[in-house]
This record gives sequence, structure tokens and C-alpha cells, in this order.
Amino acid sequence: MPATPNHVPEPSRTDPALIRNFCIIAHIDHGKSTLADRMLQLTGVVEQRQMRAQYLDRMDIERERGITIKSQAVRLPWAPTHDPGNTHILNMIDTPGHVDFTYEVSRSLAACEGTILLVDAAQGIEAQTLANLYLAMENDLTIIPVLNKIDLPAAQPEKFAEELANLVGCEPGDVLKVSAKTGLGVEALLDKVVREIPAPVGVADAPARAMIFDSVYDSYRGVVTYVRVIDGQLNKRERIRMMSTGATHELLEIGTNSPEMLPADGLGVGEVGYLITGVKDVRQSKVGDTVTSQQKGATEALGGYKDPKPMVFSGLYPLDGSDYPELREALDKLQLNDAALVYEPETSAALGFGFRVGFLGLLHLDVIRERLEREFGLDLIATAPNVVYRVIMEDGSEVVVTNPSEFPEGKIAEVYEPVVRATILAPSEFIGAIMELCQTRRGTMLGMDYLSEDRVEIRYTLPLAEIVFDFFDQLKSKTRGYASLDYEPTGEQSSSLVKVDILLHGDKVDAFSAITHRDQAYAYGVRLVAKLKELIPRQNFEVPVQAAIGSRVIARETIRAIRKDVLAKCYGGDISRKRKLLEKQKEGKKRMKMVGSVEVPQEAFIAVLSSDDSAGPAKGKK
Ligand SMILES: Nc1nc2c(ncn2[C@@H]2O[C@H](COP(=O)(O)OP(=O)(O)OP(=O)(O)O)[C@@H](O)[C@H]2O)c(=O)[nH]1
Repeated sequence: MPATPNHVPEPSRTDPALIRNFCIIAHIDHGKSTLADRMLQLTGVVEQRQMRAQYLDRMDIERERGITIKSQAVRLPWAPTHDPGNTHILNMIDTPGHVDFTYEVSRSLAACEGTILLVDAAQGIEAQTLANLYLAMENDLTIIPVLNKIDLPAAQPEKFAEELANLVGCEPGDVLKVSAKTGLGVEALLDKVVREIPAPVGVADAPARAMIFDSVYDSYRGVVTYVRVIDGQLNKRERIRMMSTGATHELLEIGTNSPEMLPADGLGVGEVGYLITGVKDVRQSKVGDTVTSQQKGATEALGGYKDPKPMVFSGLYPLDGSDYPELREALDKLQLNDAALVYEPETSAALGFGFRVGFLGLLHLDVIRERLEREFGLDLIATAPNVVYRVIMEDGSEVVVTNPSEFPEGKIAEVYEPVVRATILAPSEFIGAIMELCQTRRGTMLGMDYLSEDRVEIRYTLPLAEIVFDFFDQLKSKTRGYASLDYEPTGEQSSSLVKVDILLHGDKVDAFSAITHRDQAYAYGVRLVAKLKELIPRQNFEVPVQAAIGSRVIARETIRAIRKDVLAKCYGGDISRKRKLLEKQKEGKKRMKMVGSVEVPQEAFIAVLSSDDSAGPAKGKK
């Protein structure tokens, strides 16, 4: 239906009074996806026989890890028990739960009038429950507190209903108790959504304004953009404009998800749906941006748009140097679907050609690395993740460092590092252990509150660099898995930071350079030097392994010289055996990298850079 001047498009397809837009916020594993599954089933949008667990988590890796990475929206028709004559349209927006993706959560929240705050009845409130709740409160959303998993024998619904009621400011009796697994209480929850969450309000005849809350790349259809219409309407075939960039596109298709795509003529006030314009890159359709009509469009964008900013950087190198073009292609492809992924080529004397890649956080890093290895069949070495430093030189100039080997030499006045505000929730018996861990990680305590008599919320300011290493693993092990962590960037602080270089036979190995606090530099140097001594085989000459700050050596080990006669073993004249041995030795040599005059086995790099101890990158975990 072309939007010619003679053609007056139909008004909104759904009466806004019958629309409810909501999302589910929860800590990881508290059952959000399972609850979404039950809702799909109860409202009949997915037939029983098509049902599979976590229907909305489409990416393979999401399914395997049981986490939701990209949010999705789905339209559910529901005739509530108290008003069976009126079928309402419930738009459910599934949100990612992990800290790395907080910005996406906040955009999803901005597309809703209300939210279900889902808490596991056996676990209680966790750090991300709180973080998400605060986001919802900032967005003035109606909050429906719900306890899930009440079928579990370990559930303590009474205790946690009280905790939850205290938190949101309602009566414990108002907290709904459901089992997403069995479906118990889920109908009552859908009724409550209709009753309590306000219908969307917008100006129907105003210029169109729709907020993008998600944008995904589909290899067949290009970018699919998910929007919530605030004012006016968007119609098929019209030209639309992205307000942050001014780019215009033709609206090739518009529609809703139930949960498969269902094309429509347009979307009106309060409606949630998808747009397809044929663009091939999600960066042209950014989360948080406002979409309007090209003609007679809105002049003022909806608030809240921000560019995703990478917080953690790591060098990614193909194990086999000839895979470099494939790595570039794979990153290009992933970027189509991930506006937060940034990278640029980098060379390392030790590792060859690779990329310096920026991520939102550790989980993001882990997910990307795994996708590169799994979906694109690449074998990669990832260097230890680091944060971004701002170095002010004595002459007043400024250097932004995303790779430790680029840390400037010379007269440095000050170094700034990013800091986060961390919230840790745990049973009170672990207060001592948590405080000890935070202190050793250069934390400053901000405060502590009791959520109930045996659970506390502890707040710290911590350097992001200290969290990037194995902080979360340490926290989990020191609290027997009971603590949960959430953090948000809060700026930067000036710290006494130095670069520690590792030298092999006098040559700097850039891949092993690290920026650490001055007090930790010595320990880092000693640990790495000892480890390298273990991993690097003896050479024909003596090889000193040193750690240095500038020209000052802080640790040293020596790999003693040997002259290895591989043929000595073969006394007797079996020539074929000798040849075999020589070939084997040649084969081994291929996997060596020359660092200056020293042969370093590939395995040594991998062992040092990806080991589980704190000399290597922390494994990004949930
Ligand atoms: N017993 C029981 N188990 C449940 C219930 N709801 C969810 N689970 C289980 O809890 C685990 C986590 O559920 P998910 O639905 O994947 O959790 P989620 O909150 O979506 O997790 P993320 O997507 O990672 O944020 C799964 O093993 C579910 O089967 C419930 O009501 N009862």
C-alpha cells in the first residue's frame, strides 16, 4: 500500500487501550525464558507440539549456555479472566540479564509500561535483580513482583515474598507465586499484567516516533529492527529516517512477531513490532535511536540514545597465521549483528597479525571468541583482557592506551583507569571474605545494607581492571557460590600504574606486557617469569627471562643451555628410525615462534595467555 498523498493510511491497528507492553527482568537463571515459554503456550501463539524449551533464545550459543543475549519481542493475545470479552494484546519483550548488556536491558525497559520482576523462590533477590529493578524504577515502570520455582522443594516463598515486598514497597500477600516449569499461577500473572500495567499513551496524529530497542542481522532479510511506536504511526512502503544519523530508508516490511514474523500495513501508537529496510549492518539501525517518517517527521528524538562503549580490550590472533583473512571476514560478519563490537588490525612480534577487539565486558568477549571458534572454525589466541587507560604526560599531552604494549615511555604525570560501582549480594556469613577480596583488589567500600536478617548488600568502588581478571571466580569460590555481583561504570580514577615488560634474551615480548598497579608489579613479574621458564624448552644458548619496569629489571630466571643430540638415542644403524626422528624434530620446529633469537613454542603463549590463574585472562563467566 504506497503512501501516496491520496492514500490515507488506516489508523492504528490495535486500540492502545487494549495494549500492554511489558518485560520480564530477573537475575540469570531465575527462569525468565521458561516463564516466557509458558506464556507463549498459554496464549496459544506456539502450539504444544512445536514447543521447545527457551523458544525465544534463537542463537545456538544462547541455547547451549542457557543465557539470553539478544532481546526479542513477542505479541501475545490474551482474554483476561476478569474481562473475557476483550482480547488484549500483550507485547512481551525478553531482555538479556547479564551486566555486559545492561544498555540493552534499559532500552527494552524504556519500551514498556510495566515489568514482571521475577525472583527464584529458592534463591531470593540477587545482584542483577536489584540492578534491573533500579533501572525499571528510573523508567517509572509498574512493577509486578513474582516469585518463581515454587514447585522446588528448596523454595522458601514466605521468606522471599517478604524480602521482595520490602524491596518494591508492597504487601507480601501481593507477591504472586508461580512455577514457570509447571505453569502454576501463570494465567493469574497474565491477568495481573492486564489489570495493573497501564495501557500505552501516545499522540495518534503526531509525527511518527518509534524507539529502537533491538536490532538483529538476518542473513536472508538484512537487519530486522524492533521498535516500539510512541507517537503517530509507521506505514509500509513509506520512507523513514533514523534520527541520530539522519539516514533514510524505505520501509520494505513492517509487522509484528507472534512469535514468527507477521507482516502488517503499519504500526500505531503503543504497538511493538519489527521493521525491515534492507540495510545490512546493525550500526545503521542502532538500539536507542528514534525512527520517524522522512516527510513531516518528528523534530525531537526520544531521549536516551547512547553509543555502546567498549570497556575491555583483548588481542585476537589466529593460531595459524594464514587464517588472518578468515578472522577479518568473521569479525566483519559478527559486527553486522553487534553494534558494540569494535576492532582494528594489530601486529605483534610474537603472535603475528591479529586484531585488537573491544568488548562491553567479559561475557561479551567470551561469547564473541566462542562464536569465532565455533561458527567460523577459527583457532585463536586471545591476549589477556585489559581496560582502557588514559595517560597524561608531563608535557600535558594525553595518550589513550587500549593495548599495554602501547603504554608510553618517558615522563608520565598521571594515569587514569576506569572504575566501577560494584554491588555484591550474599549471605551475611561471607561479609569478611568478600571485604577481604575487595580490599586486595584495591576496592573502596561505599556501604552495606541488610536485605533480611541473613543477607547483605555490599557496595564497593573497584577498578575495572581488577574485575576483568578472575574476580567473579574468586568471589564465587570464597562464598561457596552464594554471592552475586553486578557493576556499572562510574568514571575513572588516577592510580599508580606501571607497565611490566617481559624480556626473552633481552627482547621484549609484546604479548606479555601488562599494566598493573605498582604494588602488584613485582608479583606479576615473578609469576610470569617462573612460568615462562617452565614452558620454554632449553635452547642452544643460555636465555635470561626477565620482567622489567622501564629499564629496571624486577625479576629474572635463566633457561640453561643445552645441545640436544636427538640421534644419540639411536645407537644401532636403523636409518629409517633416524629419519623419522629428524622429521619429528622438524615438525616440532614448525610450531615454534621466533622471538628475537629464542624459539618459543606456540603452546607457551597459549598456556600463559589463557591459563586459569590470574596471569592469564579471566574466563568470562556468568
Ligand atoms: N523447578 C523449576 N525450575 C525452573 C522453573 N523455572 C525455570 N526453571 C529452571 O531454571 C533454569 C533457568 O531457567 P531459564 O528460563 O533458562 O532462566 P533465565 O532467567 O531465562 O536465564 P537467562 O536467560 O540466562 O537470564 C532452567 O534449568 C529451568 O528449567 C520453575 O518454575 N521450577
